Amino acid sequence: MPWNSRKLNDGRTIPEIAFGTWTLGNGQDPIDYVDNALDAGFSHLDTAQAYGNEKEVGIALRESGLAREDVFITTKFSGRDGLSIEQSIRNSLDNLGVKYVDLYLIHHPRLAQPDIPSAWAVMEKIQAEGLAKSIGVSNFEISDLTTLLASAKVKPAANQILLHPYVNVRQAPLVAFCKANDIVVEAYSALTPLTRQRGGPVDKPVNAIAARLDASPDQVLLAWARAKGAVLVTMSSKKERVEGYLKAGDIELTSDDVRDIDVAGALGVRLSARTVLRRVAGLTVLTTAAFGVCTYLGVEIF
Ligand SMILES: NC(=O)C1=CN([C@@H]2O[C@H](COP(=O)(O)OP(=O)(O)OC[C@H]3O[C@@H](n4cnc5c(N)ncnc54)[C@H](O)[C@@H]3O)[C@@H](O)[C@H]2O)C=CC1
Ligand SMILES: O=CCc1c[nH]c2ccccc12
Repeated sequence: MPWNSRKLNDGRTIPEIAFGTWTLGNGQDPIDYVDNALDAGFSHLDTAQAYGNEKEVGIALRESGLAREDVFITTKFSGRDGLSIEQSIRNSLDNLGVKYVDLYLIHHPRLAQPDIPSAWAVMEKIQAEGLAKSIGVSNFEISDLTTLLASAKVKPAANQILLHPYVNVRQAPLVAFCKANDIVVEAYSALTPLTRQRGGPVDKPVNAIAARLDASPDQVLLAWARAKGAVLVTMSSKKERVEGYLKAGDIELTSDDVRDIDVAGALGVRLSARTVLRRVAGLTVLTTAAFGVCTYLGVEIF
């Protein structure tokens, strides 16, 4: 089963795998790796105002010789340079050298100013004017989506979120909410067990499945995120890896494979210092309250 397209709630389609362009300035020229990706067969590019590379993405697109309608382009409003959402999309279109983008996202809920309903109304106007064929959000939680949906005329077509085995437990309710509301989930950083969280419990099942299927661990992790119902946003500056990502569309995991990765992912959950502090504080408040109640009732604890 190769990578296909998914239907969006506005009737359009989105290719199931995107080539991302956020590189934290690793010194390589984005034109080169976007060229590589388009050459290899990617037909979906993901950029953002914040990535500062829309011009290079546009150059690579023109260099590829591909027709505009054959490449799905996503960019995002990242609240840069004090520009409004409307000014930002026009700026992005200029940078990219295109008349429209296929998907325009609000990069983060805190960028939805002055509030989510007003920002979303501007997104709806942008879509009505044809500057973006589809509109969506990124990094929105259930509460943000609930606020948005309460006044939206157009539902977000997609929510681009962090999704990998170590955040699966935390993100599962959001993924289910998006599914129930017909919002496509786009997963970024699905390869985290191979990059930022190497050496964790997910390695064991991923390596075993990779060996059984004669695949690479990155291909197995992409297949895992796909099994969760997500469109993938990944990247590499290495041509062989880029080609491997595209071949991962042929990998089918069994439900046992997915479960084994889920279980290992749950074991490797990392709590942020803030969460640990919150939990300790919560426990302290609870214990103090319990002691207080017991003292008030005259119950002996020890
Ligand atoms: N909306 C948002 O807030 C965000 C969106 N994104 C989008 O998602 C894209 C992908 O994000 P990433 O975190 O880079 O995704 P990712 O988790 O797919 O990682 C890609 C990285 O994994 C490395 N890799 C692949 N196979 C490997 C292996 N076997 N061993 C070691 N390393 C391996 C690649 O070289 C590449 O640097 C970004 O370029 C951007 O477009 C990323 C972060 C946030
Ligand atoms: O998209 C990846 C991470 C990132 C870089 N700049 C911003 C701005 C707002 C949200 C996320 C990001």
